[in-house]
Amino acid sequence: MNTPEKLIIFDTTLRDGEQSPGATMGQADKLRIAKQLERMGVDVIEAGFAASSPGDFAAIQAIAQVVKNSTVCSLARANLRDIEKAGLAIQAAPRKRIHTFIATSPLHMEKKLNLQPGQVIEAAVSAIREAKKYTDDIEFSCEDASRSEPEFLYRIIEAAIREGANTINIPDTVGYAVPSVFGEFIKNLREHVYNSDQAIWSVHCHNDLGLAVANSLSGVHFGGARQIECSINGLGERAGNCALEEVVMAVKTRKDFFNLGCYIDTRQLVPASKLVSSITGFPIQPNKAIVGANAFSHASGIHQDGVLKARDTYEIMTAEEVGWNTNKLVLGKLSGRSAFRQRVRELGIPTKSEEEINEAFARFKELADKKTDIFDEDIQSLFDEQYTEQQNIKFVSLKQASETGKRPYAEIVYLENGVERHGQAEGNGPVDATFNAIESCAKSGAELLLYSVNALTLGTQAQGEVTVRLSFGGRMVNGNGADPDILAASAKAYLDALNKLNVVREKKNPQFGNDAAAV
Ligand SMILES: CC(=O)SCCNC(=O)CCNC(=O)[C@H](O)C(C)(C)COP(=O)(O)OP(=O)(O)OC[C@H]1O[C@@H](n2cnc3c(N)ncnc32)[C@H](O)[C@@H]1OP(=O)(O)O
Ligand SMILES: CC(C)C(=O)C(=O)O
Ligand SMILES: [Mg+2]
Repeated sequence: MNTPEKLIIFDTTLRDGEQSPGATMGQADKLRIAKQLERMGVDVIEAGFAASSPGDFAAIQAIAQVVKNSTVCSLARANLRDIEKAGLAIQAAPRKRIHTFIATSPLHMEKKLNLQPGQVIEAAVSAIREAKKYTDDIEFSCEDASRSEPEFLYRIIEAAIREGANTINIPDTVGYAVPSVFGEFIKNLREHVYNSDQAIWSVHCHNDLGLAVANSLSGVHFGGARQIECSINGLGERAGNCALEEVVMAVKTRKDFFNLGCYIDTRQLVPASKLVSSITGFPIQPNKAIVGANAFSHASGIHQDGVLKARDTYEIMTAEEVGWNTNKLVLGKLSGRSAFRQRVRELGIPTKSEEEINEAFARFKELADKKTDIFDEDIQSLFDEQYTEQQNIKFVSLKQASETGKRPYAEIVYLENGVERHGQAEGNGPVDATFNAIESCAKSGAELLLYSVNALTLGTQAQGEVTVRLSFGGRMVNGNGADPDILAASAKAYLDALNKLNVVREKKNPQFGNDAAAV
């Protein structure tokens, strides 16, 4: 294999990413992201569009003052005012680039710019000439290149390189390209532009058809581009840009195929993704490649068994190398014995025999059929000695009153070792009132750690299942209760947890007071 050629990673989270509706970022946010991009080893950071607003100008300036190892770049239209703003904004950066662009497709030139092709070439050339007053690192983009006439592209790119552009970017501005054609398109341009070897070729693909990463990789592999423009989490105008984490990991994981040098510290990918997500408020879909919560999670038994035997059976890269702590085996209705046994071991649950595991596994499958989230405490409770024992606290009835403007009120009746107990209380909400009513006579001293509701069936008459997690004296238990009435389900879950904690029986102990509340 030849020595790999370098692939330049040009990040545009702060420019095209910000064009994503709702993703506006302030100066401090941009600075934090820029520092993370630098830490990650991104080659070029497109920090913004200096002429777009005084705030963006200031943000680019601030980034140019602190970023030392990455090139700091500003976008500019092909006009003198934009170029001047860009040049001034990036001035302080040790490595600086101006990225100027103009549309080259017949549609954009005629309908949007209202310019003749010759005028578009003139605008590009004079913008590049002006940009050279600020830096030698000049990128020129032919906006909407994938819908432009190749013959016109040859002319404008040749003129741009002659004038001093040293990066030529071919954007698929509207995400119209398909991978095999796009790769050929770039190759064809490089073959026809007589001075093509005086510039680095770049691709900038949008994700309107979900093909941004594929098109970028095709542009690199088949077309010979050596710069990819991309953004964290694929943020960008409309459906977004090529996702940085995906192209970087594709090139790294399939080095055998791409044979390119890409010097990103991939352990910084997940932290960068989380940072951008928290700043923009755009959640990351769980099944998002590389940085989604499920990207290294295995839920099905056959896969879990494979991963436990050898991780590479179902993992082509490791969770650790992209910045996760580890991979995950998620227990649920599709899990098998291997994963269950492994979790039992991890939880340090002392088990006597394979038979015991098998019995608990059967109970686990029943539970998983009803419950989406299986907590570690659920697994623990499958092994509780009292699991199969007769419950000594049993729900009898609940009366509950809620009215706008009044505090909710609840009355509970339950059996404790066959003795009827009655409790009543108000609460901040109906569930709070229900739990207070139970505690008014149980006086368990337990702390409520979690309350969650699941619908077991569909529709408004759904059976609701409630999970309540209580802790007392260093022990933590989950109680479950199901009922079409969500408040009754809540009461049952609470009483189930009290059963497991065994604290009510200890109530006779003076520390819990007397049974005054019980009738
Ligand atoms: C494909 C891309 O992602 S391109 C980048 C897109 N990003 C942005 O537009 C974000 C920042 N933009 C802005 O803040 C504003 O649009 C500004 C400040 C740049 C311009 O604002 P305005 O002067 O009010 O113009 P407006 O946005 O309405 O229209 C754009 C103008 O730029 C012209 N223009 C568009 N692209 C270019 C270009 N590459 N070179 C020169 N002129 C251009 C248009 O023809 C139009 O000119 P006209 O008003 O004479 O018809
Ligand atoms: C400015 C250019 C590179 C752009 O964002 C696009 O064409 O999508
Ligand atoms: Mg774009």
